[in-house]
Amino acid sequence: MYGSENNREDSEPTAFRRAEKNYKLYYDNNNAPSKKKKNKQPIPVDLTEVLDFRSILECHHRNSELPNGVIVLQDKFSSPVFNLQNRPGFYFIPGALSIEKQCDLIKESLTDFPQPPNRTNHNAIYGPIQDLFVAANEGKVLVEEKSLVTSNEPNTDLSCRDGEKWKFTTEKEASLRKCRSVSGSSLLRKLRWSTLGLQFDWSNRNYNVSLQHNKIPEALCELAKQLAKPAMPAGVEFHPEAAIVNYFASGDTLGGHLDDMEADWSKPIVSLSLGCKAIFLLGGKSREDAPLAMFLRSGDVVLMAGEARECFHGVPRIFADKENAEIDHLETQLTHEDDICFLKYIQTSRININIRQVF
Ligand SMILES: O=C(O)CCC(=O)C(=O)O
Ligand SMILES: [Fe+2]
Repeated sequence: MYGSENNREDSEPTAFRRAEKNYKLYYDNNNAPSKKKKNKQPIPVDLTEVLDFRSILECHHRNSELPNGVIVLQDKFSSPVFNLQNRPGFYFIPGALSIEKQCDLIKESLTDFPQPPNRTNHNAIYGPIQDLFVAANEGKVLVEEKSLVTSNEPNTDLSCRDGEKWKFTTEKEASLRKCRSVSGSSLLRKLRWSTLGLQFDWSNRNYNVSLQHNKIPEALCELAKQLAKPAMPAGVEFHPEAAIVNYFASGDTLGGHLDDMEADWSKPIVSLSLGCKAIFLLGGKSREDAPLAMFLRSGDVVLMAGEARECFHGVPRIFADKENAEIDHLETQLTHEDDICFLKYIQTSRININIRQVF
């Protein structure tokens, strides 16, 4: 999973790599007087070849002809489900998640899902971090705890007490201590993934069943079971055992990869999109196969099962600008003062939750 193309791209980029480069965000700051980011302009990209399932859904509702190679799966689900003729096992359900569900999942992805024992990309450096989102919004700073000597506990190595070496504290407190520190807001910006259920071990590229974990939350489990139905044989239930939550900021990409660490590839990966619009590339079984590009918007759901599990895929682009993010419905919904922090985050971010049956 998430393998890169090593050094091959320098000599002979594959068709998949060429497409990634084609859609990736590049800035043109030749004309800018200063090299500051706000003066940089994104280089425009030709999006005419990008498959747009929102307009395909409109075609379907109008009873107009669908684009070549796109099939609608009849009567399998409450909303229309589309397949691609030349990619068996790939399912696209545009706007499958209600606005309320999208907001709930965005909130959970930022608060509950990254909580220990679930792990995040920050674990390797800082160990388990509690309440990252709250701390970031309160302007807290993460400090190395062994330097946090309080007047009550002189010379106590607190890091030994509970196995956590880093703790959030106020900016003022942090500035009084000569210790390593990092702001919560910077950690939130750099949050790239969290893992739910059975924990994926990125260094060994496998699930580590001996790592402490909680079951996938009931509501997410039920949702995944419902959404998986179009890709499941009648009467067979999908068993969600693990999920990866990906967090994308502007300019972030997910390189072409296969998800091949699950035992039974006939079972789908259920993949939910939240927040800013993205481009998804669906390749073939070889990186040399030219991938198909499609938009993923907040609320869209993709299923990959069977042969589609053998297809390279990735996300070369997210659109974090107001014009192209297409999150007006979230802006209308997240207006309560308690929701502003979530809105601020999602206005420039995308979250993907992908749910898997491991065994
Ligand atoms: O972000 C996406 O839509 C795809 C995520 C993905 O492919 C993965 O996590 O394996
Ligand atoms: Fe994937």
